[in-house]
Amino acid sequence: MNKRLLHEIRHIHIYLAATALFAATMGLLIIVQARLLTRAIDGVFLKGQALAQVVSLLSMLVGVVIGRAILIWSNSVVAAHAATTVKSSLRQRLFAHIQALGPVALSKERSGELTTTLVEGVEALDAFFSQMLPQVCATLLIPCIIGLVVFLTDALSGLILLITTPILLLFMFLIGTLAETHTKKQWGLLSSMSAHFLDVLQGLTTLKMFGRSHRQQETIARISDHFRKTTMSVLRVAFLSSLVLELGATLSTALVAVEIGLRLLYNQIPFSVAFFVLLLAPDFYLPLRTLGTKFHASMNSAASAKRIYELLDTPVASLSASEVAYPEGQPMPTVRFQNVSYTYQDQAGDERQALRDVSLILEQGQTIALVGASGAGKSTLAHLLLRFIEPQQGTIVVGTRPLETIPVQVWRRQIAWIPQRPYLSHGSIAENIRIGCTTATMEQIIRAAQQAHLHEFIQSLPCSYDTQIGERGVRLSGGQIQRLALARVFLKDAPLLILDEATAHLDEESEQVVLKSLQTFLKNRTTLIIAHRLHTLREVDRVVMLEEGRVVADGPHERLMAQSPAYQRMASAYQRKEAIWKLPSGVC
Ligand SMILES: Nc1ncnc2c1ncn2[C@@H]1O[C@H](COP(=O)(O)OP(=O)(O)OP(=O)(O)O)[C@@H](O)[C@H]1O
Repeated sequence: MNKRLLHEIRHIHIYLAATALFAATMGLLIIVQARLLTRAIDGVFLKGQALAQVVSLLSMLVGVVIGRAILIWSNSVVAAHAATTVKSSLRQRLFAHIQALGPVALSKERSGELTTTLVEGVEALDAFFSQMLPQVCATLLIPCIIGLVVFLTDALSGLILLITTPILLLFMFLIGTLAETHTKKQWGLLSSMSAHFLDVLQGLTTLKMFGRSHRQQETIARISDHFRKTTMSVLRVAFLSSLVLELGATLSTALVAVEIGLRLLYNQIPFSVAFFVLLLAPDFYLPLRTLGTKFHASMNSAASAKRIYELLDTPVASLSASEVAYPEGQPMPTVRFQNVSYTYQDQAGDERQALRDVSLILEQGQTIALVGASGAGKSTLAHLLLRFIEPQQGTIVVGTRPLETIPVQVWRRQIAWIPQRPYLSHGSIAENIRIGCTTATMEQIIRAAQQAHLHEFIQSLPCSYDTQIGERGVRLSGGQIQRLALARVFLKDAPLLILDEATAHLDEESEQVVLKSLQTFLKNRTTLIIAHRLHTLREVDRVVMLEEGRVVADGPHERLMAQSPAYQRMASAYQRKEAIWKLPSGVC
């Protein structure tokens, strides 16, 4: 069992203490029940007592049975509470850790596998905390209490119980080790199957277009079959374990019965003692047998716990920050990249240098376009500014202060970012715009939507700003999503903007109107635009061109066109690309 999982007990020690108390009481009630039954049967059959003489014993017996039922119910309620407490604490920690890791660190993970860990993985821990742990308590306490009483009543029978228990425990350990290997394999396959399903769902359009959906069906069928075989082997081990434990417990009980029977035959033991011990022997082995069943039920917990703690142990890039406050609500000072380098390490451990010795200046209030071929390092540079990653060499200086000395949350409040694919959350349009500023009033939201030229469209919707977006709500076009992301930026009112060609999905007419609002908004703000089109380059103050992670050109568009052959090549490539895109409308 995962040791880290046992550390979670610190969150539920009160529940665990209650479980232990219930188990001890249960042990005592079992003894009282056996004693009462022995006395009643001994009285009626051997001493010839009438029913009226044992009625008080029988009513006490009913009381004990009711008491045991109440204990079982209370135990399951407490166990369910304990499991819910641990699961919710783990979920919160996992979510906080994933947020701290950020998008770059998580890009190595498969989203489907991550979702399985977060949802089913945490849920799988339920069996450990609500079944296995209470059963461990019961197994530690009930056999000890019963064993002690049996030993004190009849030493020989007590000795048999003492000798047979370690043998049963040894069997359990051996089968448990075998089961663990199979269950880990099964869990790994389940996660990879989920990841594969999600990949297929996300890429369904592409797969259909290229006629590859059949191949995916075959792959899924192969993984499912593998999963079926592994599940069967897990079940085989579970059945084997039950068989061995049941057989072991039955043989041990039979051993006690034979030994007692023989001694009864030769009058070496009184009936009341023999019957009392015989009644207790099955109850002595019962917790051990149940532990075997619960152990298998909670095997998934161990497998999922391994993955959960792996995720929690993924180191978060240290974001050191001084206690010196950063002045908010001011224009962005000049930002300088000084000899910054960054190298990614993929899952196979291979290194990919994305930025090499980059030095560039984002002057206060300037609009700078960042250009370069795919893979040149543009997004990496934006991620460094957003502090999803930290420079491995060199520094970024804001005014006179190194960026790493500014608290990360404070710094991110200074930046508005529009990525290539803006995020839409489930909720209303108003809630989605409010992501830009959680305290914004409805008037501010409407003003931001007007600036982004989205207000008329929103008003045409059945529930206006309360219209739901997403699976059960309205679906937005690429251009409308970009305008919504722009509305968030207008609302956030940050002094530094990073736009990944924010108007790329708009038609020419809407683009012109949005650009007008944007131009007024960009005044006195520092803006970095990852540009994909030529006319953007003509309108910005400066263009910085990256090639294989190096700055190869930096200056106004006209100057670079005159002086930099690399930039000229790239500009004509952009021109050709735009001409091809415009072709259909020209043809019409
Ligand atoms: N998470 C990552 N793990 C490993 N390598 C990465 C990762 N992200 C980017 N890279 C690599 O770093 C290099 C720079 O990537 P980056 O995304 O910064 O380029 P880009 O200029 O933004 O490209 P594009 O225009 O296609 O988005 C590329 O070689 C890319 O393969």
